[in-house]
Amino acid sequence: ALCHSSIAFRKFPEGFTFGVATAAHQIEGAWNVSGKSENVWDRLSHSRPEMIADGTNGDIACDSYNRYMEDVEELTYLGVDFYRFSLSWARILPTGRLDVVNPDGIRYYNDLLDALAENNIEPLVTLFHWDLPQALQDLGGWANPKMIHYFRDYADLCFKEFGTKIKSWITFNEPYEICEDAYGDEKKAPAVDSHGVGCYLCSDTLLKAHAEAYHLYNETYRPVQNGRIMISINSIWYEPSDPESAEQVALAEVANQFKFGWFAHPIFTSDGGYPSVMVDNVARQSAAEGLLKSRLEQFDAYWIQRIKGTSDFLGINHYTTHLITGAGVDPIAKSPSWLKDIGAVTTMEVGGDSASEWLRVVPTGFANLLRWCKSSYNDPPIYITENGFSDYGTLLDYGRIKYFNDYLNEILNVIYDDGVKVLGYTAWTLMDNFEWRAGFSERFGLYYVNITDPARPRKPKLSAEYFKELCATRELPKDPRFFEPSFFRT
Ligand SMILES: O=S(=O)(O)CCCN1CCN(CCO[C@@H]2O[C@H](CO)[C@@H](O)[C@H](O)[C@H]2O)CC1
Repeated sequence: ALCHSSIAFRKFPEGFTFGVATAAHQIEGAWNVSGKSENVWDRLSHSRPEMIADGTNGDIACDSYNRYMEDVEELTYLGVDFYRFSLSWARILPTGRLDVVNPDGIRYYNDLLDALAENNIEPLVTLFHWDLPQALQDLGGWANPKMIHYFRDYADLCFKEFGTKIKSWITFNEPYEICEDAYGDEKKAPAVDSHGVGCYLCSDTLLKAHAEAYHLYNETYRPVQNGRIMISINSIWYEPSDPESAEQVALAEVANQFKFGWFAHPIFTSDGGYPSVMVDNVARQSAAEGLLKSRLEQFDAYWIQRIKGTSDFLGINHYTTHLITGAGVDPIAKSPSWLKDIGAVTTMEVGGDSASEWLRVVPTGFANLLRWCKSSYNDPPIYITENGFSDYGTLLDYGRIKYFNDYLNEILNVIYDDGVKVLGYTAWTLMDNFEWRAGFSERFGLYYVNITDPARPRKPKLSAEYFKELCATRELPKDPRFFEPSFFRT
């Protein structure tokens, strides 16, 4: 018991698994090759190149469509238990609908899955990681309830085609980023920016689509394939800037319900449905805007029941913590908007730096988020399906190693001190890749990718060696070579 309690010797529990993650549009390239159709990120980066910080795009990215064997070699070198990647809907179903199946798409993913199996690496596959076929966006995308059927059909095809090789599925990566950033703002493709309205149309459709895919798997495929299916929800964790302020403590809870509870409450609570504070705030705000109907209505009894319990695990993506400074309308909030509906002012002035403005280094926020999830969602089994750090591409990435070390240490704390059931950890990301609107200007990889070389060579950073040792020993590496020599430290 003693060795468990002293942090220096804590091991990750037996059965705890380690992996790394990527996503199709960020690594594959081959954007218009062998039958793949255009997706919303192809369209945005080609039609509005100024929307991408460095003018890059996903046309080639890491060229993993052609170089996936190099990726598998790196995964084998790291010694990961699993590899999380996503399927490109537009590569498999070019029209988005279940009419034309692209055989090359099926072939590509079967080749990748076979290479992973040969190297004893478990696939953890995300069905949707933001790269919607443009043909479906032309029909309204996630604001169109017909997407419930289109997504279910897409999931059905994937379960049927790949379900003997894939035993762990994730339906959606980060519903908040899909609905608020892409339909309530223009931070993500398709940049519809229907602020305060489109975001909620999207969440209605997305949660229903998720539930239908879950029930399909649970009833039709799980009995035969015996796999697991879940959803990955992202949390920017909100904390009061003054923990003594009762108002800020209350507003932080509201913000966490709007950010994480928006999608977690309908699935992981016994009541189900959107968090009541969300429904109430948007109703009050809508009335103040003179609307006859609220912009966000609670699901009816059928859908509350249909969506509840539709995930075998709670998948959490977490990078950072922001602070609540008080009540009111955030100066950057559009009107109407999700942010204005919260009624709180936030700041990012907290913790350590990264290369991403939104990513502040606040390890203790991770522990607070995990304890909050334990108490808010009936002590669910949890996988961390993303966690990572951005810099500008240095090979001696001491900042990334320190981030991993401190955030992993918080996982050990909540496992041993609070009994949080964290079952696995996924580092974002295997290699530098297309970081959405930041392009390649912000880099998250364990491997460096030289995008000026057509061969897209990968080179291990120091953090790759750190992660390799973590996977081998299942405890936090102690070797001083991983930590910045003190004379560097400012
Ligand atoms: O306001 S801006 O538009 O100027 C910048 C906002 C950028 N967002 C912030 C939130 N982040 C959530 C985590 O996003 C995840 O983490 C990784 C790193 O971002 C991504 O590469 C993964 O694809 C994604 O799953 C996604 C990127």
